[in-house]
Amino acid sequence: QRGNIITNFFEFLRRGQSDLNIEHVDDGVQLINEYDFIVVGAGTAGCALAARLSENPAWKVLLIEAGGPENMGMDIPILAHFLQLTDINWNYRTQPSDKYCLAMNNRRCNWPRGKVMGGSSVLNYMMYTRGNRRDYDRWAALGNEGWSYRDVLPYFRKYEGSEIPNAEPEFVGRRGPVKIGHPDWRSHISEAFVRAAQEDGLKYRDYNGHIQTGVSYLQATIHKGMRWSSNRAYLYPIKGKRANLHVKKNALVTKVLIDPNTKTAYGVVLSTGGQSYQVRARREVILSAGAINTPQLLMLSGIGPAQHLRDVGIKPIVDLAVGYNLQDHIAPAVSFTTNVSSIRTSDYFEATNIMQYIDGKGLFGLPGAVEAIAFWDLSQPQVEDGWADLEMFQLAGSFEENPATLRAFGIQLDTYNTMYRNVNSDGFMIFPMILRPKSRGRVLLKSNNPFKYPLLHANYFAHPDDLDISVRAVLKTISLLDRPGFKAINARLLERIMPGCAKLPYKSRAYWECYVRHFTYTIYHYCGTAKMGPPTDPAAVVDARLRVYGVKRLRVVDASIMPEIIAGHPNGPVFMIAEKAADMIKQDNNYI
Ligand SMILES: Cc1cc2nc3c(=O)[nH]c(=O)nc-3n(C[C@H](O)[C@H](O)[C@H](O)COP(=O)(O)OP(=O)(O)OC[C@H]3O[C@@H](n4cnc5c(N)ncnc54)[C@H](O)[C@@H]3O)c2cc1C
Repeated sequence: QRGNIITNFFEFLRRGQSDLNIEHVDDGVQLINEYDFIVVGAGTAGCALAARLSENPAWKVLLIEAGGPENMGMDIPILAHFLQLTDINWNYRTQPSDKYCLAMNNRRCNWPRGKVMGGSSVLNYMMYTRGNRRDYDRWAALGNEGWSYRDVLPYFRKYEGSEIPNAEPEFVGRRGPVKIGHPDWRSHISEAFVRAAQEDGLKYRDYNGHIQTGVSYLQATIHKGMRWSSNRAYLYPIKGKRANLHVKKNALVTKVLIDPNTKTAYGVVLSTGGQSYQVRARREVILSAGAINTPQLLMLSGIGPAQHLRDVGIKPIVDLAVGYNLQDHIAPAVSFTTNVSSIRTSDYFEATNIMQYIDGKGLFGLPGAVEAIAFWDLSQPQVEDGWADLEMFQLAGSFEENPATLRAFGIQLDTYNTMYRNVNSDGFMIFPMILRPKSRGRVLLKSNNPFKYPLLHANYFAHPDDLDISVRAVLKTISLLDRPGFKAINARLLERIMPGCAKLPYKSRAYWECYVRHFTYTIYHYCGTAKMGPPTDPAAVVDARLRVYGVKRLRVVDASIMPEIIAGHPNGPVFMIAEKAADMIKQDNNYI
């Protein structure tokens, strides 16, 4: 036993060192003046795209990332919340509002984003979902040829390296670079949650198969207890092996170079180590900087709403609805107590847990304590194959036991203390996530200075249906307490009165409306800000081949292109977008 522990420990160290070596392969990269393709942003989409494009040895590809290398600490799934407190987070915040995030400091929602090799796939909670097949059929119905579920399914299967045992064979991908598995640690709470959801009428199923509505233990982008980021999935296997791929870290792209006469993109300006450089692209510039930075960069480069650009001193080149159509998922989390064990702060320091992790097993492999997930179609609960409008995911612990959440969400201290502290019982949480919101926000430039953060207007609840379904989602969550599965663990609502809602009758509809306006937790799925749509759509920024309207040799490939948010977590769908884009770019450049 002792021999095993020592061997595992050394193997763990060896792996860490080998990963570090891989990360530093590109440290001394000497940029050349011109590449075939420049990909801006090494996030979920950017790493996948750069890897696929550099498959053609004749193309020189440059991948530029504002952040630095990924490291071992970021691979530990249970620590997901803590990563937001480090410098791999861009640390965005929405503009103050009197309609949402009322329990957060200055009434602003924290909007974390990954600033590191792997982007937000390094900061995320690794929950793996494809969404509903109707999401993609809807994209196609909006006029985007080639984006129906039938069309995109091969791309999901291409990147998936799924290890989910009961995955539906006709849908799942087994041989792709992105590993997907179930965490191997489970609490009794998750068993109770899965059982209660089944007693409520859901089937236990692979929610990434033909039918989405159902309940399951979490599928996650992890392997042997380790985060499987886009960097690890796509770049680690080729690092140092492809002379035609250059990766430049710690470099901020400040502008896309566009010839104003021919309206052709021909390179980028990047800032690194206090210096500014121009790099040219012979074939294309591709923006994969994510749903906040991509619209910012487009606008800084003269592509966006003309009047807004003039207002901040930028000469417009093409007038497009960049920054509109911003969408996100929110979940007003609900807290419960139970008589079975949940995750405690002390577990993070427990020697057994540490030793198990070194062996690729145990509690530390649980992504941010999320264990199980369920999809409901509240509008037609009797239909087995629904288009989910509510997802619940269950956490094996409470915010009291995970103090990082106070800062990660930016919760006001008195509210945190009132709602979460001194519970004196094991606790767990359920996040009821609103899957198909109708409200739309906007990203605007604050100034023409690329180092200044853009203004983010989330506009949650701008559409009244979103408030309505949020309240119904909370009530549905609480209603599960009546199920025998939850009764068996003595699950009870943690009865605390939200400061700011105390004047309203407790648990009335008005109270819950007030509650969701206070605990407007983002689930970090910002998207839609460079909308894909047909030429007839005035809100469209890119066409169905992801080319920016009115500018040659410029594409957007990331979460910004989603015309409508998908009914799930978007990391997987962004991989799909990148895989499909890579094929389209290869076709358009005569490389099949
Ligand atoms: C905290 C958090 C938790 C999440 N949890 C989940 C989850 O559990 N499951 C799930 O499916 N999804 C989750 N998501 C969402 C998911 O990770 C994102 O939707 C996805 O990673 C977006 O991919 P992207 O390629 O569009 O952008 P990103 O992955 O954010 O990549 C953009 C990259 O571009 C870089 N960049 C930006 N601007 C510039 C510039 N000017 N110059 C150079 N580089 C630049 C950034 O640093 C970043 O690396 C989460 C996101 C966050 C932030």
